[in-house]
Amino acid sequence: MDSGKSIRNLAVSLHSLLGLKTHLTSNWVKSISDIIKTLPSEKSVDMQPTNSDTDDDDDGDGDDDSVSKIKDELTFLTNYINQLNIKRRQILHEFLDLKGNIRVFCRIRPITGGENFGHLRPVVASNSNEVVLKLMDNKTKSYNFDQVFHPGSSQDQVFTEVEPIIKSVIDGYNACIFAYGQTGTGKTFTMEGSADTPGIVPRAIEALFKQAVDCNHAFLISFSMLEIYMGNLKDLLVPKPTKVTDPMAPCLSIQADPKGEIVIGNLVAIEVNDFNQALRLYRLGCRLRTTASTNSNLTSSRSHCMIRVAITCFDAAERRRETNKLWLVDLGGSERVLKTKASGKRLDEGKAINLSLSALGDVISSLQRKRHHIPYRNSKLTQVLKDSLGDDSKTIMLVHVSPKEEDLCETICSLNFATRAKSVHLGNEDTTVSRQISFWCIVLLHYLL
Ligand SMILES: Nc1ncnc2c1ncn2[C@@H]1O[C@H](COP(=O)(O)OP(=O)(O)OP(=O)(O)O)[C@@H](O)[C@H]1O
Repeated sequence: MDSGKSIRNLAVSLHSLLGLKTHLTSNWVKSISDIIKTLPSEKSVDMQPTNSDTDDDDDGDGDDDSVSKIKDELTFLTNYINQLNIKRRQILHEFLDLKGNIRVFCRIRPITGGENFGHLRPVVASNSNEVVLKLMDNKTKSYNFDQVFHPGSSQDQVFTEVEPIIKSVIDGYNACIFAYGQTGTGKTFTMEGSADTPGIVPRAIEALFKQAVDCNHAFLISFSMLEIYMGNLKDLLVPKPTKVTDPMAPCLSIQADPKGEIVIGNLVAIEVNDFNQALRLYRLGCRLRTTASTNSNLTSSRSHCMIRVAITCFDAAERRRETNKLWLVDLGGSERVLKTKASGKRLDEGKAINLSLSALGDVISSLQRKRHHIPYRNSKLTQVLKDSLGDDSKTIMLVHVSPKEEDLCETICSLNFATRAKSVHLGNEDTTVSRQISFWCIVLLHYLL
């Protein structure tokens, strides 16, 4: 057989496959590179005798072996590419679904130990998109969301629905995932989780690192964590001073850079090389969060906790930005001050949380109505999230509700808030960028299907 020609052709095939490398793993590329390294150079191939008269039988067998090895590898790679294409198609579908929209999920907290079942008229999730509230006189009220997680839903199920947004982050979009809801309804459980059942934050960071490796570009990832407590920003990676002589942490400030990207002055951003480094920082930050016991929750978060993962990539022209960010936000719980009977500091904290949540509602409502003026400036929360809530960003809101009848008023408020958010259309269809995206989506679909 003409082994020289075969080897040359294989090398060409391998090189052309490398042209598709954008979505291939680094292992894939490494194995390709290793194969190519083992190929004889074109010159040496040309010089090899091609007829069977050669008296060096060992060399011939060696070539045959390496050709069949490469063929096997090619078959494997072709199958692998096919699998990737299926995945890519799925992602594309989700991308189109996500494009220009805020997605709203609802999670219903399960009844936890010690709660009275007796006179419950529970909130019911009738299917995966609808929440039905049972009201007086056999009346019901239903709400539709992109996804509804009933009380038995696992952290895994929640994350599976959230995960596609991580791909958008790798593609260069700013993204924001936030947990909203009445105090004690499970926001921290969803975002942080526990050691056995990790929540969205650890899972999202892990997925981000994995996808960054898989997409075969060099990324620089940095981690920051802050809380907004009583209207002030506090860096959660800077320990509180314990002695009077300890230096005070510098104040954090919110500015916009010339491109309109939000910059938080003095916020510590630590470069992390792997998931475990990021997780250690996250745990450190969680310990510094302001929590307190309230009538509704033994460890109530008294602030908005915000995790920012910034991703920079210098060598990927197809990304939308060089640096973009993923915000993971555990909002403070909305509460009816009369009901919680909070007083003193707890009352002030509750009021500050309610004020900023209402500012968030106003921003969302203005986005929904496509107003020219969006009142981002009315709270620190909306100022910080300004470039991750508007056009050209991806948002997931997880609204949390209680299953208890006594919380029905708060549940209705939360579901109304979430319903308003659901109809926000964040994309501006007329922008050139949007048109280009649509064009490339069509081209890609054509290519993939
Ligand atoms: N899906 C769930 N499965 C099991 N336990 C849950 C779930 N959701 C919430 N819980 C439990 O309910 C309690 C209150 O939850 P959590 O502290 O997460 O509420 P929260 O909304 O963050 O409250 P706050 O706004 O006051 O901080 C916790 O003990 C938590 O473990």
